[in-house]
Amino acid sequence: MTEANRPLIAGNWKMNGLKAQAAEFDAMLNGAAEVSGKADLLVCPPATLIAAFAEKARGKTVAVGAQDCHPKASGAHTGDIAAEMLADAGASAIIVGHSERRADHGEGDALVRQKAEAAWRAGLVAIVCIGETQAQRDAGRTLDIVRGQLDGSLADGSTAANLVVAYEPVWAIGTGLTPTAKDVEQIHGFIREFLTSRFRDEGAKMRILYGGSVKPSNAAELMAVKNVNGALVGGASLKAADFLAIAQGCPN
Ligand SMILES: O=C(CO)COP(=O)(O)O
Repeated sequence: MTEANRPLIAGNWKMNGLKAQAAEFDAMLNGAAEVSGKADLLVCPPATLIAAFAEKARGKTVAVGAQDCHPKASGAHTGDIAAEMLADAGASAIIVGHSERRADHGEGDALVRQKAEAAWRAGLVAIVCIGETQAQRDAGRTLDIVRGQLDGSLADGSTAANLVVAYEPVWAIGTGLTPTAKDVEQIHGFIREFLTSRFRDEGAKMRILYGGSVKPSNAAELMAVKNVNGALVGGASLKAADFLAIAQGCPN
C-alpha cells in the first residue's frame, strides 16, 4: 500500500463474519484482478478470521488488515491483541481510532496515537479514523473537531507509507446519509492542508480515505472528489459484488 495517487478501498467488516462467510472473501479474491487497475484492496475481518484470510490471500492482490490493537507488544492484558500478533497472523494494516471504538470503549486521541505507533512497531500501516458527530456538525464545529483529532491522534514519524487517514463523519456511518461532494472536498482539503503543514512532502502524499455509507451507487461521485484517495467501507464491504463495484468506481 502506498500513496495518494493510487486509491485504497478498505473494507471494515466490524463484528461480522464467521468461517461460513469466507466464500464472500473468496469471491473478492477472484474478482480482484479485474479492479487492480483502479485501486488497492484491503479487507479487515474480525480478528478470528485474519489468519485464515491472510493464508487464502497469499500471492493475491487483496491485503488483509485488523480493526484494532493494544498499544503494548505483550503482557497481562486479558482479551487484547498486540499489533505483533496481528502481523504474525498476516495483517498488513490496522484500523485505529474508529468512532465505534472511541464511543464503545472511550478511546481518546492519545490512546489512538499509541495504537498507531504500535502498528508501526510491528511493521504495519496505521489507518487512523477521525470524524465529527451529528451534534458537533450541527454546532458548526466540524473543522475544529477534525483538527483536534488530527493533532492528537497522529504521531510524529507519520509517512505516506505508514499512515492512512480515514475521514468518517459519525452521522454518516451505517445511516445511508453522506455529506455532499462539496462538503467532502472542503473537509478533505482541510485535512490535506493539516497533513502538509505538519508532515511536509509526506503529508502531501498520504492517503485520505472517505468513510460513511459508501455504496456502489455513490462511490464514483465520492471517489472523484479532490483529495479523496479511496474509501473505508463498512456494510457494503461484506458483499464481494458491492465491494468490487466500489473499487470499480474509482477514477482511472
Ligand atoms: O464505519 C465505517 C467504516 O469503518 C463505515 O460504515 P458503513 O459503510 O457501513 O457506513
